[in-house]
Amino acid sequence: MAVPSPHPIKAKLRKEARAARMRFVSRLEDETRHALEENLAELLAPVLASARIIGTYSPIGSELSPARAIVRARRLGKTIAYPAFEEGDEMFRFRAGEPSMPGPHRIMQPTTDAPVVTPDLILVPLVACGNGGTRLGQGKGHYDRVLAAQKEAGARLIGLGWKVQRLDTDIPAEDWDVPLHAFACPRYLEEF
Ligand SMILES: Nc1nc2c(c(=O)[nH]1)N(C=O)[C@@H](CNc1ccc(C(=O)N[C@@H](CCC(=O)O)C(=O)O)cc1)CN2
Ligand SMILES: Nc1ncnc2c1ncn2[C@@H]1O[C@H](COP(=O)(O)OP(=O)(O)OP(=O)(O)O)[C@@H](O)[C@H]1O
Repeated sequence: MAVPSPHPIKAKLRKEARAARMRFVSRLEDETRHALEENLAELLAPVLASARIIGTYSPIGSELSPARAIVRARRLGKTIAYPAFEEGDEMFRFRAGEPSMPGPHRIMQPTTDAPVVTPDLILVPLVACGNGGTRLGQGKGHYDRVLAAQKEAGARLIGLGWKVQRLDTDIPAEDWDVPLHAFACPRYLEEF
């Protein structure tokens, strides 16, 4: 099978969006960053309260952290799951538990014996979100490979990012791109 070449517009947008996110976060005092993540937790509280199994992520670099929102959800007894890769895998599965072990890209994930679950709500990391909920990710297609089936199974997909990551443009969507139901940043939740 032919390997598709990277989409040139997406590649450019990804580079710019990563730089903008980095610039924004590098100017944030730790205290402000934590206050914004606490705002996000408050904003997401009703959404998480009505879910049963929540797919989330262990943040890296300048990504917005859902950790404060997740602490609250755990207190409510929700099942919390993270993307987990097995050795050499291009496709992750959501496994319930604490992210206690480093996976590829040194992202923390549950151990490979943790139960595989089907979340009814997924908090999705992103590099940028465009009009209509088109998501730009890390460019490896990891979430693309998983989200279609999860959406089909009934999951609500909420992309998380700082406000600068919400681009007021149409990001070109390819066949495998799965539109998000909503985008949330510390200040608002936008439904598509
Ligand atoms: N927190 C988090 N977990 C995630 C993802 C993600 O985007 N964020 N993924 C999304 O698919 C999957 C892992 N796939 C990844 C694929 C590529 C890179 C990557 O290229 N990372 C850059 C650093 C980018 C940054 O700091 O934001 C690198 O290694 O140089 C990271 C994760 C599943 N878990
Ligand atoms: N369902 C799929 N099955 C196999 N390969 C896929 C699938 N979806 C995407 N890919 C591959 O992943 C590559 C990257 O896709 P894309 O640029 O849309 O990634 P992304 O959405 O930015 O990244 P990610 O999902 O990792 O956060 C594509 O070139 C494609 O080859």
